[in-house]
Amino acid sequence: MSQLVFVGVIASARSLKDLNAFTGYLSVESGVITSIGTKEELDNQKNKFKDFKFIHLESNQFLMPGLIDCHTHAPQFPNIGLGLDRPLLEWLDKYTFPLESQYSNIDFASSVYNTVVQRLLINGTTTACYFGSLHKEGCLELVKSAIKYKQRALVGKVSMNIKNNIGYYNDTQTELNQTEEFIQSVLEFKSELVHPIVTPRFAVSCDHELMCGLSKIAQKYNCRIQSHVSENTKEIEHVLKCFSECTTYSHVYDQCGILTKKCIMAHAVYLSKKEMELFASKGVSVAHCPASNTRLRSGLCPVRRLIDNGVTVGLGTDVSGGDSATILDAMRRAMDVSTHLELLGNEEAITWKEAFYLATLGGAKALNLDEKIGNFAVGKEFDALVIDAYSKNGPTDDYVYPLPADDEEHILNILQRFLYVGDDRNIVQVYVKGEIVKDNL
Ligand SMILES: O=c1[nH]c(=O)c2nc[nH]c2[nH]1
Ligand SMILES: [Zn+2]
Repeated sequence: MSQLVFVGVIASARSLKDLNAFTGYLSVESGVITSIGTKEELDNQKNKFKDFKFIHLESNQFLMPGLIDCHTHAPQFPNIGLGLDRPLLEWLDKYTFPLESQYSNIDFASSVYNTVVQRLLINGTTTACYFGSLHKEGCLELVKSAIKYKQRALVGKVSMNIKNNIGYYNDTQTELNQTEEFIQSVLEFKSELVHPIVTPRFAVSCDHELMCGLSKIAQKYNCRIQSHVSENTKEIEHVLKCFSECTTYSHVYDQCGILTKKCIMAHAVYLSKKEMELFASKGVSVAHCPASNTRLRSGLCPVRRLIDNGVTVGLGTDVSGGDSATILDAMRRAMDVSTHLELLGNEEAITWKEAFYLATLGGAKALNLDEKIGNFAVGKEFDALVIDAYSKNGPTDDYVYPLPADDEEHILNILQRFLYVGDDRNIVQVYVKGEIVKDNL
């Protein structure tokens, strides 16, 4: 595999409050970051890199870690933009379950999933945590697509055993067997990038026995587990009626052993302080999905409060409750929702630098992948984007670029331009583990 040295502006989060952006260099060998430093440090050891390919970034370009989507539904992409005038439970019955039930057709699954994975990579999503459908074989097509196009991915076969109008569910034992078979089949691929994740849809679709069984399977295979929690008030009411022994939604999952440090819960809009503390103490992460929370009129997730209570948070696009497949949009929507909460006097808005963190290192932590990815550090795998803040035909190419004051201000300018108004046209190269998966440079 090639040996690369990038020279130019490099931006990566050290923590929520610490965005490290500087002009310097970063070297990659066999997909792993081997050194990072200033231009002077590079000049002093030029000989060391004589066999490397140099990529000199232009003044409006910068290198950043790949974007991480902690929650999206791959089979729902054909429905993107449809039915968003309905609340969650109605939308699921009328739009989502009928579409997902079609993924028993392997050819359909394969063609949609190939498109989904490529679309996400073009938009800079180097890692995605996917919900599939109920179908084991269909979900294996998603695994194959991620492997084929070299995306880092967690793929879940959705589990449901509660009856619905269209018969989109299985009996408990079938679900448990198929989940285990799915995990074994994914492990047989021996992919370094793609792993299975146990996926009880949510407590409206799964009973206690199924959730306990799935949690045991996750433990047996040391797998991550994902679901939805407290997205919508009607959903919460329904869950608490079905599980009358529980005082909170989180308790429903906790009594099945689902809440562990390998658990990612989408939404968490209405968690009480006690539930947030429970999540923090158990190491449960939240995939914050502002687009679908707004589109389905579910609520305003208090992301600052989650963070302040010690919960690890990443971002999710949640297609097709969410209407956009890009994490750039999720960053903006997260800032918007948080700003609205600030305007209502509820919490301090997150900043664009914090949104950058949530989309990269925060996401990596949420998925328990931060030892490998999320930011630039020696020894981490190189999942990265080359951004051109003023790319030709991009959203800002017709604006007169103000003369940069100094290097520091210039760096902040190009980062902000991309975060606030950039799109896929600004993402000129995408790397996953050092391999190029998009190249418009
Ligand atoms: O936004 C959502 N999308 C879904 O597919 C889903 N299933 C349960 N809860 C859900 N929420
Ligand atoms: Zn979802």
